[in-house]
Amino acid sequence: MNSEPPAPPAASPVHVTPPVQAERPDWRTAMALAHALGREALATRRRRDAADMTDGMEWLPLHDAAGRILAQELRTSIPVPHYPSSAMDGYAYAASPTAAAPPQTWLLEDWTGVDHVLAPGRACPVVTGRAVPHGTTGIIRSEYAQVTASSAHGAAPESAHGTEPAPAGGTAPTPAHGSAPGAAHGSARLGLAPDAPLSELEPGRHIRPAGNEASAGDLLAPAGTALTPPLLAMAAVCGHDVVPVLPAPRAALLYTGDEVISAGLPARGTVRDVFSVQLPHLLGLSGAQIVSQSRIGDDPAHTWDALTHMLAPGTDTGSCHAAEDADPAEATHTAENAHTSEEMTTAADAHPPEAPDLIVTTGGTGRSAADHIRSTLTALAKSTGGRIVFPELDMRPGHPTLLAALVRADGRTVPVLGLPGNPLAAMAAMRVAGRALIRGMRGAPAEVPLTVPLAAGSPRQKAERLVPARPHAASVRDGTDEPAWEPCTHSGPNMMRGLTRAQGWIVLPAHSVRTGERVLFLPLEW
Ligand SMILES: Nc1nc2c(c(=O)[nH]1)N[C@H]1C(S)=C(S)[C@@H](COP(=O)(O)OP(=O)(O)OC[C@H]3O[C@@H](n4cnc5c(N)ncnc54)[C@H](O)[C@@H]3O)O[C@H]1N2
Ligand code: MOO
Repeated sequence: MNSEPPAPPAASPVHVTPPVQAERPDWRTAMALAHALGREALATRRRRDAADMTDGMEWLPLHDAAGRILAQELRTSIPVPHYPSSAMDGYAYAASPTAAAPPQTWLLEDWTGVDHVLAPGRACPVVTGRAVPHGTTGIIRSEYAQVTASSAHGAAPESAHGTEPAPAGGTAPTPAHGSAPGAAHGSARLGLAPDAPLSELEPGRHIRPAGNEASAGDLLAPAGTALTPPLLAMAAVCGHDVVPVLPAPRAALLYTGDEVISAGLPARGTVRDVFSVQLPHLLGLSGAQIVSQSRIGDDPAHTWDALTHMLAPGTDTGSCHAAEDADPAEATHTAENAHTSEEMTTAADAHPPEAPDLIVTTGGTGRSAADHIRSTLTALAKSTGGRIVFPELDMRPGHPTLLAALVRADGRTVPVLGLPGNPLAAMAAMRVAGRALIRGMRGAPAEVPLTVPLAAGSPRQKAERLVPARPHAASVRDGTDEPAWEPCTHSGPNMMRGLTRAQGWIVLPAHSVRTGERVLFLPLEW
C-alpha cells in the first residue's frame, strides 16, 4: 500500500486562450486580434494540416519572393565562400620552405586561370574575389607590393605602391583577366615595399578561407522567416534559384459611397475617392496581392450582393458589372439588376480574378440609414457561422472600424476589415488592424511597436489618439542623436494633408504626457 501522503495538486500550467473577439478594444488589442485572425485564416487555407507549413506552399524565383514567408527552413548546401579567395587586389605568393628570412622575393608569373598552381618561390597577380591559386601561402596587397625587374646586376623597383598589381617589364598587367597562360614575367620579382608592415607577410594574409561565413549544411533561416532583401541575397550566394514560400494573401477591395467619384474636379456634394489611389499600394506594401476592386453606392442589397459574391469559393470576385465607365454611385442607382457592383481594375485583367482571402471595405461603417457595412457584416457573420471580431475600436480616429471573420462554404475563414469613410480614420485603422491582419495571413510574427520622445507635452484627452507625426524641426536642424517627434498639423479624421508630411504615427495617450516623455510609435509602411 502506498503510505505516502497524497501529492498536492500539481501546479497546472495556465492555459491562456487568446481572445478571439472583443467589444471595444484599444488599438494594441485590436492589433493582436487582427494578427490572430490572420493566423486563423492562414490555417484554414491550408487544406491538410494547419501545422504543416508546406501545405499550400509555392516555389518562387528569388526575384519574386521579397516579403514572402519561408514555408521550409533554408540551408546552404555549399560552404560560403565556396572557394578560398583573395580579399585584396595584389599578388598571391607561395612561400618557399627554404626561403631566407625577410627580405624575401618571389619570381612573378602570369595568372593562368582558376586552377593556377603556384610552385614554392613563385607569385602571380590576383584581384579581389579571385580564387587563390593552389599552393598560395599569402597575399601582398598592391599598395605594399614592390615588383622589380631583376637583373644579374641588381634589382630596380618597377612598380607597386598605390598601383594595380603590376609585373615587371614596364607594362601594367590586367590581373582581372590574367595574361598569357604560363608566361613568366621574364625575371620580374615580387617583394615587400620598404614601408610595408611585416604583418603583410603573415601566413594566410588577405586569404578568405572557404566556409568562414557558413559551412555546408548550415541553417540560414528557419521556416516562418520573412524573406528580406539580405536573406534573398544570402540564398543567391548559396546557389538557390527558388525558395519555398507561403502564399501571399489575396485581397478584394470594396469601396462604398454615393458621393464618391473617381476622376475629375468634384462638384459640390461629391468627393474624389482617396482610397482607390492609395489602398492597393498600401496593401501591397504589407504583403497582400489585390485580386479585385469594386465600387458600390450606399445600398443594402448591393452591399449584400457584393460581399456574398466575394465569399463564394473560386468565383470571379469582380464579375458583377455595372455600365462601363459609369459613375459607380449612378450605376448603383440606375441599374435595375441587383448586381450592381462596378468591377474596376483587377490584378490580371486577362484572367478572371481569384476568390479573395481577405476583403477590405471603405466607408459605410456608421449607424445611419446610409451605412450598410455594419449590418451586412453582422448578418453575414451570423449566417456563415463566423463572428464579429470587434465591432468598433477604443481609438481616435478610426473608432467605427470593424473586423469580421466570415466563413466560406469550403470552411475557410475570410477576414473582412471595414474601414471608416473618413480618410485619416481609415488610414489609422489600416495601419493598426490592416497591417497586423496581413502579417498574420502571411505567416509573419506580430509587430512590436517602437517608442519615441515627444517634442512637446500633450494634455489629457478623451481617448487615445493615433497622430501622423514627424521629427521636430529643431531636432533635425541640430542633428540630435534621437529626434523628438511632433504631431503634423492638418490631421483631422477627414483630412489627408497631415499624413502626407508624416514619417510615422505617434500614439498620444488619454492621460497627459510631459515634454520628452516617450510614446508608442508605428513607422509608416512606405
Ligand atoms: N452620429 C455620428 N456620426 C458619426 C460618428 C458617430 O460616432 N456618430 N462617427 C464619425 C466618424 S468618427 C467616422 S470615421 C465616420 C464613419 O463613417 P462611415 O464609415 O460610415 O463612412 P461614410 O459615412 O460613408 O463616410 C464618412 C466620410 O468619409 C467620406 N468618404 C467615404 N468614402 C470616401 C472615399 N472613398 N474617398 C473620400 N472620402 C470618402 C465621406 O464622403 C464622408 O465625408 O462617421 C462619423 N459620423
Ligand atoms: O474616428 Mo472617426 O474614425 O474620427 O474619423
